[in-house]
Amino acid sequence: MHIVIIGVGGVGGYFGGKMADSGQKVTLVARGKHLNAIQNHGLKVKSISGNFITHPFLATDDIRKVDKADLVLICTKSWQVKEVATLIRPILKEHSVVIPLQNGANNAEKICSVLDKKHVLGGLCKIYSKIEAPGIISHFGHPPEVIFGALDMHCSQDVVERIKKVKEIFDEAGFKGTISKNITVDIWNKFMFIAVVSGLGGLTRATIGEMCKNEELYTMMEQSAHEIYKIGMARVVALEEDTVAKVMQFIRNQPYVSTASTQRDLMEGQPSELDNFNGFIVREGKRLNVPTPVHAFIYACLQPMEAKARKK
Ligand SMILES: NC(=O)C1=CN([C@@H]2O[C@H](COP(=O)(O)OP(=O)(O)OC[C@H]3O[C@@H](n4cnc5c(N)ncnc54)[C@H](OP(=O)(O)O)[C@@H]3O)[C@@H](O)[C@H]2O)C=CC1
Ligand SMILES: CC(C)(CO)C(=O)C(=O)O
Repeated sequence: MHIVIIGVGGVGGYFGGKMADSGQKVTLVARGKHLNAIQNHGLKVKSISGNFITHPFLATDDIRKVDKADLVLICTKSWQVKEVATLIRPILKEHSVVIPLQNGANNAEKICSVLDKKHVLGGLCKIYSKIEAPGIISHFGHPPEVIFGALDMHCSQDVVERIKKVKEIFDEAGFKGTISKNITVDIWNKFMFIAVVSGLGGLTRATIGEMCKNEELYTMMEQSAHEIYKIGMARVVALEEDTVAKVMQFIRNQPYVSTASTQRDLMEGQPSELDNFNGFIVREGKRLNVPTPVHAFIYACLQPMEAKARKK
């Protein structure tokens, strides 16, 4: 089994590192100083569930040096997914499986626009992690979990077997791998949470707890969740009727001081996933004729900052 991780950041570094550490043949596709550090000293993972250093089968920035893959995890940011999907085409075999782990509602769709959809599963992950320094990944919160599954609920037995095999690999690596009964719904549930807190958090500079405490901001979050719900329904995602209530409860239960990674990127003047979160909802609203005034306001307010971050 050859596993290829594209993007060795907080997400790819943790999950790829764990699989390499469990003895799997893992190739890490990274770049710059981070790649040099991994090549010279291995990948160091500092984790609340145990530190380790792992030496992958290969660490490279050159896809031409990568053996054909059985499993590819795409762990870049969501705006890089389409480009990466094109990049990995030469390393796919007949039965290779590709799983995107980004936040966002349409990552698998982007991959399917470039690759044969027979390869593509839906996926998401739960973890708090980041690159602490070149070659060093820090996992600082949440029991790590990858949730994944077939995009087509009536998939073939072959695909079911491949999904089971992937779960075995995740289990052996020592993190939770959950096979989803409806991965599109799971992706939209997480998307609703992350898109509600990220943009507004970036705009207000307030933590999730502070936004929940402020009545006006809480109402805005709730309205923005309803907008996402309506877009999801217009796209025929089988969201449950009480999705907004459940997501708002989940938001209220987050630690007071927490912020999402996209909010932190916005606040630090780094390129962020704004366009894939609020921007996506605004564009889908126009396409599907669903009003999205809250997302449109947040998106417009943050666009100048995002443009500056991307010019750097
Ligand atoms: N971190 C977290 O706690 C969580 C993050 N997520 C989601 O997961 C996704 C990834 O986040 P995260 O891991 O934090 O992001 P990071 O920025 O930490 O990692 C992404 C990495 O991918 C690299 N990369 C991008 N394109 C390529 C390429 N073509 N070849 C090689 N390397 C490449 C980037 O390198 P470079 O810097 O050079 O561009 C960067 O090191 C996001 O969608 C995020 O929202 C989901 C759950 C939790
Ligand atoms: C909130 C969190 C950490 C949950 O996994 C996340 O997805 C993010 O910050 O991007």
